Amino acid sequence: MKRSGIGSTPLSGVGTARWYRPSDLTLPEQPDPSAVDSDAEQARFEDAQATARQQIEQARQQAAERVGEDEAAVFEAHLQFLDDPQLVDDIESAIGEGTPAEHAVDDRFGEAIAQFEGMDGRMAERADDLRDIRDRLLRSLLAVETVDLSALPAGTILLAERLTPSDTAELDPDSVAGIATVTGGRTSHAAIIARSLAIPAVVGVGEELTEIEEGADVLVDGEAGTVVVDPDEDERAAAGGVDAPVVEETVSTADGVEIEVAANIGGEAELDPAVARGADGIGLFRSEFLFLDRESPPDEAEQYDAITTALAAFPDDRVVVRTLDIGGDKAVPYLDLPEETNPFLGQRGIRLSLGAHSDLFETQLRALLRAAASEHGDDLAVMFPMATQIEEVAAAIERVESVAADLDGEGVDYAMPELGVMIETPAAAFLADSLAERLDFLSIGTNDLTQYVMAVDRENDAVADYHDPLHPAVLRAIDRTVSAADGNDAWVGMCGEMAGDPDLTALLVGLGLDELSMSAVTVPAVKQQVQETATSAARDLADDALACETRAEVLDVLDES
Ligand SMILES: C=C(OP(=O)(O)O)C(=O)O
Repeated sequence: MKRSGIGSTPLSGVGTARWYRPSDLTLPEQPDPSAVDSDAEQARFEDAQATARQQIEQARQQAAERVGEDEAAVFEAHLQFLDDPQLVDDIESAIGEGTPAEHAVDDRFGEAIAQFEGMDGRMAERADDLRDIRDRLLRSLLAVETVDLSALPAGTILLAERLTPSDTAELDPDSVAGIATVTGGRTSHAAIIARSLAIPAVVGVGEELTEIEEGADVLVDGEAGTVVVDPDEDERAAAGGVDAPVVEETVSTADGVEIEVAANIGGEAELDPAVARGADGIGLFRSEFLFLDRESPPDEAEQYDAITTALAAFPDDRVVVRTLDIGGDKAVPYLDLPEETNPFLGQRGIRLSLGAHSDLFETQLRALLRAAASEHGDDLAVMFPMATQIEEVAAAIERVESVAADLDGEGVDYAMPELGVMIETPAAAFLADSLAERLDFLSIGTNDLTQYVMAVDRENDAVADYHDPLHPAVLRAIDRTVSAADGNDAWVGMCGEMAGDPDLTALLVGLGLDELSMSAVTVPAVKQQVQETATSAARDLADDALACETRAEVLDVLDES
């Protein structure tokens, strides 16, 4: 049985279906108190407490090893809440009066959570801790299995309603043979991370996916965008995957124009695959991924290590680090970002760095400027996300200069990296010439640029058809950006997912991009395309595409090329 979705990582894998259902904690209906065996419920509660205690202790140990004792301290607080005499008393009295253990836990924790939510600042954050402990107890009482995403058995095909970016970042590419999700688009961050980890993925399959049973034999074909249960030999053999020889050197077009083909990464785990696939450096280091899935932000030393590790992996190539781009679909619970109706249009990227989280921006800039003075730091470049105003970019440059002055005053070694900006909003594309005048480079983020030009949520598979960078409006925004860079002696790259589609390489070369940066998995195929492209023909192709008024016409132009 074959189901179709959106092919996201163009690789295929076969394995055993495993459902990830993180939050199915629906309570059974509450029986009459007279029908409840209070002693048995008390014993169930004590067992659940013991299990939770053991899990929290284990989480504490892991956090201490991975991120340090300070971050692990939060679990001490969890242990105290778990044994809080008032809370435990209340739960046990409710059980004694004939309330089943799960209802007693849910009710009493619910009250405590509501109390904390009504308080200010740090106290309100305690509500999250209580939710965490309540959910641990409920999972144990309801026998809801928790799946440890970082320790899945080899050959797992992970099925889920949706995955968050941090869920996906936890996956071990050596054990996960594929991912398929009910919702999600090709440029959602979970899909992007899966691609960076080279995990075959199909997203946006729809409700049909839920019919696949736990333990089924499943093929995920990320090239064709299909999920097949019990695939036969022919289906396995036909499953797609981008396949091209790895070329380590920088490649040139057939007529000698050099194009850098770099990789996008979110963290250290993606460096080796990027090197192995012959990437010419890093065109986008999504530094915000260093901030996800933890209890507090990484400090200057940890960020410095992450940046210098990336520089050392590519000692002769450029490494472009994007400053913190949180907000949108990248939630960071410990930062207490405001709840917003339209988070993609709200406090994101540079807006937060210059506003509510200027402290984090300063720490990050210190780490970056110091890394620029490190052994391989000459090729470090830094870019700002989500800019819409010249004032923002001017303010960001000022911050860089003031951090440099501070480091200077402290006698700390630093150097100035190249500075650039992401072109991912229509405002930035319209202002590209003014931006290029002030900066060393522009990097086009087509995932967001398409989202904002087309007024389409990149996460929403119901409108996924609108999210197509081949729409003439997006192509014209790209063209405008490239011309602005050329006219101002700045280099121009593209780090949105469009750059990684080998079928579009000739078009992008024709549009005049100097650099293309993508999930490492497609680097070899894009390099191959660059080598087979002649720039004169590519320019004609781009001119024809730019003359189109509809996406259908653009597709016809590409088909005919
Ligand atoms: C590269 C981009 O940034 P991100 O996908 O991380 O938002 C983009 O928007 O194209």
